Amino acid sequence: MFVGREHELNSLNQHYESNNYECAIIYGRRRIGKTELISEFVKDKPTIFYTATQENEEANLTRMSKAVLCFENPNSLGNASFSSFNDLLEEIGKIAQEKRIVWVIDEYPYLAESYPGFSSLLQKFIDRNFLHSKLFLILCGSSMSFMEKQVLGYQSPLYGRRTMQLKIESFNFHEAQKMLPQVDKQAAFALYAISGGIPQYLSYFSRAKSVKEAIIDNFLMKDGRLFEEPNNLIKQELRDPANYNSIIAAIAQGHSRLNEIATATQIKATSLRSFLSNLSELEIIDRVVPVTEDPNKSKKSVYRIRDGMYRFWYRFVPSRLTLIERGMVDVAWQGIESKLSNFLGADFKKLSQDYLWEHYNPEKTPFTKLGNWWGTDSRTRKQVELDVLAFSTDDTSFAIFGECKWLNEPISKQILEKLIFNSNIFNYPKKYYYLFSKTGFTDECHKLAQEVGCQLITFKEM
Ligand SMILES: Nc1ncnc2c1ncn2[C@@H]1O[C@H](COP(=O)(O)OP(=O)(O)OP(=O)(O)O)[C@@H](O)[C@H]1O
Repeated sequence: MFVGREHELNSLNQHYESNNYECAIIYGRRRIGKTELISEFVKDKPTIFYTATQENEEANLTRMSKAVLCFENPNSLGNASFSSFNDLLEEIGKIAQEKRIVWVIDEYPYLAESYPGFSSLLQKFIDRNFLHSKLFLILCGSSMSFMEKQVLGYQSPLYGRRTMQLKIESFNFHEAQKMLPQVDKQAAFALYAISGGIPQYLSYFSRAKSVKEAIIDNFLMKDGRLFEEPNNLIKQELRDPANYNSIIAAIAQGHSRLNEIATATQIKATSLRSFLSNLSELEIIDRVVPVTEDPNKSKKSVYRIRDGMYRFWYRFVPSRLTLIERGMVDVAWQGIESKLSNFLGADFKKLSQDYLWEHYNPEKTPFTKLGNWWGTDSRTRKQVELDVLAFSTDDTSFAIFGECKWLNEPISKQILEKLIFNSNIFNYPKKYYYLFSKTGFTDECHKLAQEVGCQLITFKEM
């Protein structure tokens, strides 16, 4: 069953209807669903679909020729091939003069690697020939830095030749839930968090009857499909996997500041910055600052693991490797179960923030910034953290304060009192309060919430 991607499909279809030259650049993390989206888009359209491989130029030319020749004559079986990419592009041009066709090159970075002149050749054909044809070209790739710099970037021969670009993002919770109809909402949330919303990982979980079964089968068995996944992805995307591995492991263990990561990994701060920047580009980690600060100037930045699958893996798998090697999966599972609630706290915070964006009311609460905040309360000199702080950047009249708890007991009124106390660090004349809870709220909390106008939201409503 194909899930979501309505916006992307609408956008692709609108461009398709132009009947003119179009070039869509589609990119995003591995396993995010790029090919699936393209297949859904082209399923009722005349298409030449080519997936490049990490082979040499010759092999890519032969296989791409086959794709073109099969499109022209589906019964052609022979070994015929174009003698050059130039001839092949001429042929595509001829076909596209006559009729609307989609030409997909999936894994484009592999082709550009095997034949570095391809982008320039393609640019020449676009300018001279394809621009006046009915060609709908799709270039797709998962190497984010390659697609962003070498295809979309200013220095690329293809710069300015695209008519649309789509960066494919992970699923939100509601989309993920559609892939997990066999489990209840709480279990679906846990699996969503662990998958990072990545469709392929969700598909691995889609037959599991419980969170335990999904985790054991995929992460805690030597032949589990996610047991080696982070290592494989890092090896594919980055040179020097050992250093990257140590950095992610250090962040997973709670070392979040630059100097803490440097100490934990013994990597010099100067090299560390470049490693961290590469991991941020791949969206494996995030550099975050309190929502009130300018990210370019703030000295309070911390690093967090952004990708849910990596966060889960580095938190729970390395410390259990011996047990996994010995096949002691039940023992390996023990300890994860009791820590899972705590692990899901960060994801519940994100879900609560998404809830506020989804229920954004421009008349009542026109906030433009929303995020976490941390800092020192000058009244008590204590460190304070706010799960949610939202405000408008061009208006100082109000702010929204929120606290999120993924706990098995109802939230007590003390949590709301603390939130109100902490909100007084800030001088907004009007303050709105939100509490988000996995299981609900005590009667006393309900009473106080009514008095101060605090919205109480339980997970089942989200
Ligand atoms: N929209 C979707 N609805 C349902 N399942 C999906 C969707 N997108 C992806 N999937 C699942 O995720 C798997 C991986 O998707 P896909 O191959 O399209 O990813 P990709 O981004 O092209 O990956 P890679 O870069 O690793 O080649 C699919 O085989 C399918 O099981």
